[in-house]
Amino acid sequence: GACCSYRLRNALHPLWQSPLSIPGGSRQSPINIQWRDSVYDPFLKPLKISYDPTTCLHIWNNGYSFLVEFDDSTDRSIIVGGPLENQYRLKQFHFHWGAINEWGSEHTVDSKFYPAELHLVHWNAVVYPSFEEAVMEGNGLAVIGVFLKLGAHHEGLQTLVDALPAVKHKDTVIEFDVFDPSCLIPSCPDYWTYAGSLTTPPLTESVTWIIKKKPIEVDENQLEAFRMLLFTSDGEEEKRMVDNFRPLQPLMNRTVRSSFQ
Ligand SMILES: Cc1ccnc(S(N)(=O)=O)n1
Ligand SMILES: [Zn+2]
Repeated sequence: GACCSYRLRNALHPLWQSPLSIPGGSRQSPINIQWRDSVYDPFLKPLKISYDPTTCLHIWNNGYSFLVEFDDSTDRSIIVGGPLENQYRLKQFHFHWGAINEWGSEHTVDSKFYPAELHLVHWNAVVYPSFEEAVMEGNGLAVIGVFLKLGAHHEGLQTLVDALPAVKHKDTVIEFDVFDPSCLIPSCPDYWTYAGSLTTPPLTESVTWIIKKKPIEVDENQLEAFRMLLFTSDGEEEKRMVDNFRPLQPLMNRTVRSSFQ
């Protein structure tokens, strides 16, 4: 019944040391996107992406994933349009992946997992004075999700992969001063969008998710490079950084809209 599923969902998950879902949460992420249940919305605009590659700052291992962070003190790297009422500033991007190619993404499409998923995190600097405040507001964040599938070598990703050995351990950082993350976003304009949450703490229900329909292709060596990262700090017993994805959350009273028919 509902009560036991609630208890089940609220079990402590080792990786996140926090409830699997926010008690009373009604818009948690990730979710399964059932293609045939998504509703085409003709009023959805194309998503406009304009990133300035020189806003790139560094790559670091935060003990959950590796993040590439950007200078978000101006509007030089922004997205606008799509389901968004305002423009949103790029703050960072990171990935989630599995120990093997059978799983790793956070969202699923018709219950299919991809081996990895990219998240580009943006915040509403038009309405809120800081990222930290935007994180607490229903329209504070916009995250673009891009699925990674096993296939051809990805040239743009390789520049990132080449830097990963330098951030093998938790809390290590390397300067990374020019990178244009739009090379990681498929040119196909089609996306799904729904109201959700962050998938790692603080799990706040502040994210407009924009999930690209088309995956990007990466090769086995590139996925393996993600898996050689560690959750642990230098000197601790090594724990490989794999399976850093949150379990699926209930759709509750939400509709996933599509920008395509
Ligand atoms: C910035 C941030 C924090 C936590 N979780 C996420 S995520 N995985 O929902 O994109 N992003
Ligand atoms: Zn994420």
